[in-house]
Amino acid sequence: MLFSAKAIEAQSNLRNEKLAHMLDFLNNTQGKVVKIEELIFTTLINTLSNILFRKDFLDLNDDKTAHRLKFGLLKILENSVTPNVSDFFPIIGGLDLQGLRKDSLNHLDELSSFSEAIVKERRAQMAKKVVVADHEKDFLDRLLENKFTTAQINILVLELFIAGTDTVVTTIEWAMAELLKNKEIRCIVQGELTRELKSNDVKKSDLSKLTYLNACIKETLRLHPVVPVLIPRRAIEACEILNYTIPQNAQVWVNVWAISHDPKVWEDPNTFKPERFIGSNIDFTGHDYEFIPFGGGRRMCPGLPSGVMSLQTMLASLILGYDWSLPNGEDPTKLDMTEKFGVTLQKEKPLKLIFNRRQ
Ligand code: HEM
Repeated sequence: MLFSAKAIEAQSNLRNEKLAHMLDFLNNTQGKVVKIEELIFTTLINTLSNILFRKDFLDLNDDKTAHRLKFGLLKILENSVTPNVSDFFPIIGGLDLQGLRKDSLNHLDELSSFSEAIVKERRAQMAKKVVVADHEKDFLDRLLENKFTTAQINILVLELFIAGTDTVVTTIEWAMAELLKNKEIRCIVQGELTRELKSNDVKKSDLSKLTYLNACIKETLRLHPVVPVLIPRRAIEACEILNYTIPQNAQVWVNVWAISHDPKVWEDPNTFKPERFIGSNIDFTGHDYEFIPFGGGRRMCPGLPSGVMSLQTMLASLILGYDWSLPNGEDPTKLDMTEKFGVTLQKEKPLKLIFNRRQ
């Protein structure tokens, strides 16, 4: 219901509406410094919160709340992968010696405060048998009809917010940083967008025509794979791979970052070269194992179509509509591209830009 082609189609008006809010906000902040991660994060959270609850959770003018929510989501994610002594000594499992559970529950409480009142109100409406037309029902209506508890709804929203925001935000930040650093490549994308799009309004039907933009997105996901190591797998039986024996029950970690920087597979692997994807059939759908930024197999990212559409529409609108510059006249060719490794591959120094509308 959230990820099917039909659902993505049905969500397109909502996406366009939230994108338009973001562009309006940028038009009113001309000349001011904008922190990209907060701009994109707020837009994505509001897109998701409208799909789920028909309501904006954040305000583009309130960067403090956006920052708090983003920080809370990241902390929960980090806590979930921090080695926990209780996993090695189950007998002390109840003690939460590192305080990881307590910290995560505090952040979850804060996140739940955004949705709790809506869930309560909607339950009350259902109890009063208020009729909502089928086509107006949102995801929450469906969850309540299927008897989901409030705790289950909170966890589901949390998972979607964690998986569906930071991944897209970080990829857009890396793509913009690369395009800022590589002016010629940015000019080629601008040329393609000007040629292929009839107006500044980016339509879903235009997206497949944007060959060079799509190559830039792939190259960003190759050079800066936002999930550098996939969700760990367990070998359900012993097997041999390339003369290595993987014992039964071994945990298997797939290092996407190393695969997509492998000089045996990628020529000049550390350079941003979208051309390598032009005329190539390599795609990120999980079948080309040298390029798996969305993972592969049964646990592959279910949000791929939605994530890719957000990357395409947001980047196209920002590239076509605005000239970008760094604060204090900094030289874009010297932009710091240091990567910060964690569960996601962040840009160590967040990207801040000044936007000026292109004529
Ligand atoms: C640039 C965008 C994105 C990238 C690069 C990305 C990447 C990934 C990766 C690598 C995984 C792990 C797959 C594996 O281990 O095989 C994953 C899992 C997941 N992603 Fe995404 N993702 C993106 C956007 C999204 C969006 C927009 C959503 C939802 C709205 C989403 C929802 C999920 C969920 C729910 C999982 C967990 C699936 C499971 O546990 O089985 N992702 N993603």
